[in-house]
Amino acid sequence: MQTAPRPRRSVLYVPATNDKALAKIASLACDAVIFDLEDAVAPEEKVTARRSLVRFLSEAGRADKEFVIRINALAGEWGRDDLEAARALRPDAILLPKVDTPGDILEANDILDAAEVPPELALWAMVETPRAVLNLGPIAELGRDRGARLACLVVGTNDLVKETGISPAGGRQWLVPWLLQIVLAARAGGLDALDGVSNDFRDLDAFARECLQGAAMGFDGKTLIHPAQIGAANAAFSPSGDAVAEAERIVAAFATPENAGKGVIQADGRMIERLHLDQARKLLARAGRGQA
Ligand SMILES: CC(C)(COP(=O)(O)OP(=O)(O)OC[C@H]1O[C@@H](n2cnc3c(N)ncnc32)[C@H](O)[C@@H]1OP(=O)(O)O)[C@@H](O)C(=O)NCCC(=O)NCCSC(=O)C[C@H](O)C(=O)O
Ligand SMILES: [Mg+2]
Repeated sequence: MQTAPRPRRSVLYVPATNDKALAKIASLACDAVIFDLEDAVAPEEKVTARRSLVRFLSEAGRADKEFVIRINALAGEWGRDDLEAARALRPDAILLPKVDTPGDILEANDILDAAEVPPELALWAMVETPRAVLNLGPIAELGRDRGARLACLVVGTNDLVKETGISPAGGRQWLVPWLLQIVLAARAGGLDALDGVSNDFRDLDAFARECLQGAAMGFDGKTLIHPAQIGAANAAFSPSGDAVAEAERIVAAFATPENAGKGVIQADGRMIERLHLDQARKLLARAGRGQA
């Protein structure tokens, strides 16, 4: 039996410069934390932010969360030193910002390989530039199935809006085609996909709707900027009670002696194929029901 996939329903950005926010992490119910050295850190604070993060992560317990470090772009002034510091801290993943091409990911991949960093240290990639969206197919080819470290695509809606000039309002209708492309590419490459942030962290009703929209599009979870957003993300990206019950019915239906070995059966007037059995097992694994 396979182990259950690691949940990435709620993935919280924490600026590496914000000591109060760093201290709060241990008490939060998010699945993962992204320690940010990039957008949330002003240029004049980049070096002190890196030092603070090294200090914090050297002392902090890992608890039950996935730890990810977002470095600055390798092509810029701070990226190489960030990568060096980040790899020494042995996070679960390093998140690369402003990725344009597969080459941007391979560059980081090669540096880690050359330093003999174990392959368990994954790379995550921000999809937040027009070129990244256009290059999604080749980028998604860099997954672990193909010997590279890429494990997750993370949408950067703020930068996509900035770079394209589209409006983020109206239920994100202009973003939706690109969001779906990102999910599609992630699935093709066997990667996870995380939806972008919602800046309006006081409007939790709108946020809950956006989480449900992201879950309906097939994202594995949502990136967050504030602790108040964790609950809605965990709820939206967890399988519902109805979905779990339905999956259990499908598994039970295929397990009966009369259905053993059949490719297609019927239950309650609906056709069920073995592909639905696969889907049901995956959903139960995500729900922590031990099936995979
Ligand atoms: C947006 C914020 C600046 C608001 O912070 P603050 O004014 O402190 O909010 P509150 O007073 O409501 O905070 C209540 C308590 O919660 C703690 N807190 C706040 N935010 C976080 C956090 N992210 N992680 C952990 N803890 C947090 C406060 O310290 C308060 O604690 P206490 O007083 O002890 O109860 C702030 O939320 C913030 O900085 N958020 C993250 C911003 C960030 O990281 N931005 C970069 C990533 S978003 C992005 O750019 C994605 C992508 O690249 C794109 O292009 O879209
Ligand atoms: Mg960004």
